[in-house]
Amino acid sequence: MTDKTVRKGDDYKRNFDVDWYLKCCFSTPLECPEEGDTSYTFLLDELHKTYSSGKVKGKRFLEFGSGPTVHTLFSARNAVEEITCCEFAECNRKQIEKWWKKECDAFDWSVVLKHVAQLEQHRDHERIAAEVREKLQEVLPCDVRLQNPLSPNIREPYDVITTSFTLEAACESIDQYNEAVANVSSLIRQGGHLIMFGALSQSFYVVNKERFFSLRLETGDIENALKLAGFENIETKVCPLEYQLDMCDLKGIFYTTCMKR
Ligand SMILES: C[S@@+](CC[C@H](N)C(=O)[O-])C[C@H]1O[C@@H](n2cnc3c(N)ncnc32)[C@H](O)[C@@H]1O
Repeated sequence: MTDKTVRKGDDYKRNFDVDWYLKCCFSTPLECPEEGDTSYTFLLDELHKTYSSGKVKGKRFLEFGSGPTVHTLFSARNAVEEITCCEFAECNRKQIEKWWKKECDAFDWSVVLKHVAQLEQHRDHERIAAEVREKLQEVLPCDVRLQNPLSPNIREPYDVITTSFTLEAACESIDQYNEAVANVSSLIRQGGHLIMFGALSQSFYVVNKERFFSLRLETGDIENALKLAGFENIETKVCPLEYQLDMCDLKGIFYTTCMKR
């Protein structure tokens, strides 16, 4: 299937098949039998629990490294007033803008929206999308390797940030990972919250025959980076998972919430 080239860094701007990724991860399992939906239902359920606890809320919300996705915004909209997305690759930012502007070839998020509507005990999944579109303010470029990852833009600190499957894709060593977590931390106000989730113990994943690098992380690496970056009340849940070896080699998904001191 894949050749041996391992994609990373600027390859996200050229070799990341956005349509394949969205269809595979966020449509029904039938459309992409290699994937299935276990990881995303776990994450959507955890996000719903976190925001309905009332402990994580604020005015300004940032989704960091959104890729072409908006699923983390659905439950967040109940807890925040203004939503910003930022993403490294322009092709991914364009996908989000398409969805925001309701363009006809935008990805259809209804499978995920229906799951969130069910969690909220109503049937109006369209209303969730409309509320997110209303609160979305801007889609910015970002690079987590920079001290100000939103550079050249400068923004007031955020109250809540989520980031998923991004830092392990962007960093090639634990030192770089620690720096990246500190860079994201610099965007959060004191007392604000970070919700971070991603792949455990994964060294690669495949997007339409292209093999992408992933930094092997264990929960200890993640929690250590968060402590070094000034977070406390760190709570981690793990969903053990194993996919086919030729698609990726992850051993589970972590879901971590924490507060900036
Ligand atoms: C596996 S995708 C995750 C996308 C999305 N957050 C999700 O959960 O589906 C990895 C993301 O990392 C982003 N990325 C790669 N290098 C980056 C960097 N230096 N700074 C910020 N993001 C980066 C890619 O553009 C891509 O959107």
